[in-house]
Amino acid sequence: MVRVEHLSFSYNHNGGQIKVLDNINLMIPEGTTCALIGPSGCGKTTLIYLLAGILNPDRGTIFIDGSPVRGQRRDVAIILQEYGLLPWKTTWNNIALGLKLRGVRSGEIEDRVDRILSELKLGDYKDCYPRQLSGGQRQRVAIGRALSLRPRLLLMDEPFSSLDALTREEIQDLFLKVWKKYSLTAFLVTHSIEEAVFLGQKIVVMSSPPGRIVTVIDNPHFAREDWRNDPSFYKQCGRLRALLKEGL
Ligand SMILES: Nc1ncnc2c1ncn2[C@@H]1O[C@H](COP(=O)(O)OP(=O)(O)OP(=O)(O)O)[C@@H](O)[C@H]1O
Repeated sequence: MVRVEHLSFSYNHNGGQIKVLDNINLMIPEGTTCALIGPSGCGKTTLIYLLAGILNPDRGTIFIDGSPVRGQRRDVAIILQEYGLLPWKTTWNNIALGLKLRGVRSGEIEDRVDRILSELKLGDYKDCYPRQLSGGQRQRVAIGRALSLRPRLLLMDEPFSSLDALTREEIQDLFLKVWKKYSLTAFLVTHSIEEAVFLGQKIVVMSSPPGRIVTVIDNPHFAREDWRNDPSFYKQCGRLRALLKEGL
C-alpha cells in the first residue's frame, strides 16, 4: 500500500540545512503493521509527517496505492505523541471533530461516534474533558478520533509511550483488535524494543542521524496473544537490541 523510494529530507536551520533522513526505501503492504524504531533524533517523527503529507520530501517519493503523496489524504489518519486532543472538548466532541470538519452529516456522525465509544469502552466518559481522563483513556479517545475517519492507513507516533506498563499492554491489545476489525494498515514509531516486537509485523530499524534504514526484520509471531511470555519473544527482543546497537 505504501512505497517509499529514495526519500531524503533536511530541515532549514539557522540559515543552513540539517539532513535528517537519507535515502529511505520502504514498502508497507496493505493490511500489515510496521513498527519503526531507532535512536532519538534519527528522524522517526519526520518520516511520519512525510507519510502523512504534512511535510514534503527534498528528494524521492512516497506512493500510496501507486499515487505520489501530495498533501494530506482523507484515507490517512495520524495519532501524535501527546494525543492531540482539544482540552475544551469532551470525549464525544473530540471523536466527532474530524467528521465535523469533513462535513459529514450529523446523523452519520452520531452513529459513528456512538459505535466507537462502545467499541473502545468509552461510553461512561463521553461527557468528560481530557483533563478528567487517565492517560489510557485519553489514548483511547485519540484512537477513536482516528478510527472515526475510517482511515486505511493509520500513522502513530509513540502512541503508548507515556502509559504505565499494564495500561500500555491493555492498549496494545486494543490496538490489535481494532487493527484487525478495521483491516487497517498501521505504521507506528516506538522507542520500546518490546513494543516493536509485539506489534510490528515488520520492524524497521533506523540508524543514528541522519536516519537511514539499517534493516527490516520480518516478525511473523507479532500480535500472538500469549507471545509476551514466550521465550522466543525475548530472543527476538535480544536480536533487535543488537541490531539497534549496530546502527548507532
Ligand atoms: N522544525 C524543525 N526544524 C529544525 N530541525 C528540526 C525540526 N524538527 C525536528 N528537527 C530536528 O530533526 C531531527 C529529527 O527529529 P525527529 O523528531 O524526526 O526525530 P525522532 O527520531 O522522532 O526523535 P525522538 O525519538 O527523540 O522523538 C532532530 O535533530 C531534530 O532536532
